[in-house]
Amino acid sequence: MYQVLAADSIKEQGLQPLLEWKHAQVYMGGIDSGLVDLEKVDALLVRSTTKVTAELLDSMPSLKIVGRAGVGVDNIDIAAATKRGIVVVNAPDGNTISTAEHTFAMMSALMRNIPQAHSTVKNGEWKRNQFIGNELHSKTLGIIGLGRIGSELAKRARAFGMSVKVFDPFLTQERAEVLGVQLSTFDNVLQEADIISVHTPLTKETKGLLNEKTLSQTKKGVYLLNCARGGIIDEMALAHFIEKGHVAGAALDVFEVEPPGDHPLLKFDSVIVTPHLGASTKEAQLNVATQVAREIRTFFENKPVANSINLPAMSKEIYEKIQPFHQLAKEIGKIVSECHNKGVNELTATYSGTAAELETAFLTKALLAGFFENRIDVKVNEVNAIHIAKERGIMVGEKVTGNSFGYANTVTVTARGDGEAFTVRGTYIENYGPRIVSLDGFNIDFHPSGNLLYIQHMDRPGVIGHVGRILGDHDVNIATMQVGRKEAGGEAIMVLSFDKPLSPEMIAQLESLKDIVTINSIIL
Ligand SMILES: NC(=O)c1ccc[n+]([C@@H]2O[C@H](COP(=O)([O-])OP(=O)(O)OC[C@H]3O[C@@H](n4cnc5c(N)ncnc54)[C@H](O)[C@@H]3O)[C@@H](O)[C@H]2O)c1
Ligand SMILES: O=C(O)[C@H](O)COP(=O)(O)O
Repeated sequence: MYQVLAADSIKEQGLQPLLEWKHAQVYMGGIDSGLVDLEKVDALLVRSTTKVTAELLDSMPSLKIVGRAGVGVDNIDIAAATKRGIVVVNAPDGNTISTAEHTFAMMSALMRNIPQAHSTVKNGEWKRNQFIGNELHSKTLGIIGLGRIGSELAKRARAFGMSVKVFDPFLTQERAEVLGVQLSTFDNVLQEADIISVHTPLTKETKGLLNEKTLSQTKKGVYLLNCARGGIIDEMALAHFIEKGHVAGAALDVFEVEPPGDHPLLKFDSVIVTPHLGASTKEAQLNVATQVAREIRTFFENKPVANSINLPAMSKEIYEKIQPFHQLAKEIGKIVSECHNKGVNELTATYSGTAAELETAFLTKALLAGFFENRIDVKVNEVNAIHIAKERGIMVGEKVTGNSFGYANTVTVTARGDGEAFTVRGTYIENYGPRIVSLDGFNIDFHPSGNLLYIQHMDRPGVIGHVGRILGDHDVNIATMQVGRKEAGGEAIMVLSFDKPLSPEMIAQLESLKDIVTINSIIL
């Protein structure tokens, strides 16, 4: 039973996919609520309030997935989650419309002094001349960041007769034309816009994007909007530019620190604010909770998640194609690790045929997960595999070749270290399954599953018989057996499979046989 903690105020109705699932137990309450032992929590759901720090992650050793019921993941330490192999998913488009509508409402309210006028009427005043506003029509709206929310805002602004200038380094001219906006430089947006609205994520690049220097490039009398993330507009610089009358007003839904407390920006009449309400509609909250609950269930059902921040996103169709190779790569990784039980400082994966047409980076991560499984204590998966390899000084290489050795596809893994190399090659045969077709240069053919024994021995008469006799004496049934050799009388190998693993005593007895070089047990 998966233990799921839904912290922050997540809409219960949206959690239906988890609440109705017999394998999940959902607790709704804060991190400190004591409802559930944090050490046992498998999935954590948050909005922007809970700060998912490295320390919090460390206090949750069973945690496998963090779901953000919303867009921004700047409250989650993604690097720390990735290092721990914890998948992070979000609900990227469930609150787009609500946030675009809120931004538009803030813009209208700012231009017509609605909150200020509202307060005076409530106080018994009637100051019609004090609140002369500005039309939106014919004004230039500058949008910085034309993603989901920026695009929806642009559509609404155009419907109100505004012209829209946009800066987004990742936007194509084609998309700009479809949306009827002018793709501009950052400087041009600053210089030409009557109103500027930021809609980027908060990153190293966007923190303080509007600062003392860039604000000085804006038109005198400009209005600013931030319904994205506190910090994209430098708050102290904004206060300074309002103070000196350069910025006419600002509408803010977000702050660097929330709640902002006794903030200098709050003392200006021309600054209107809301307490991070962009996504706070019934519709958006139902959407994001449902999206993230579905993702968490999908993840626990071992199916591909669509909106992971630290895993490649994959459609169901692609997943179905890649899944058999994913399993094969993981098994090869384990076989390499067990058969070549030595120090490794380089792992190279080579793909051919239909395997080479897939997302090979994902397969390489799976092979690393298999390779590390029995080597280190940390749980390694596709999320943290590359990080762990780097940390352990293992160079990971990936190649594609046209040589499929007569198969429709191959996945070949070579481990190198201390002047030695060990190679395992496998293939996936449609309607038949995965096969290992080469092991340390020996041609062989076995199904990589169950309890296997890899025996290297000298190719002498009687060796196979002696092995069979010891196993027989212990009443062990050999399920399958494959042998391979390069030349008569030289080195040879045997791969045997059993219904249950052999005991260490049995393995020791086999190792003591004459002409046995090494024995490795592999459990797949
Ligand atoms: N106030 C709220 O309640 C609320 C609700 C939802 C989202 N948000 C925030 O709104 C922001 C946008 O969300 P979205 O769903 O539109 O995201 P998105 O990823 O769809 O769009 C972000 C856009 O910013 C662009 N961008 C990135 N770096 C840039 C840069 N340096 N300069 C210019 N453009 C840049 C990207 O190319 C992308 O087009 C996020 O910060 C999100 O957290 C706030
Ligand atoms: O990034 C987001 O999705 C918004 O900022 C919404 O945050 P919230 O879930 O805390 O309202």
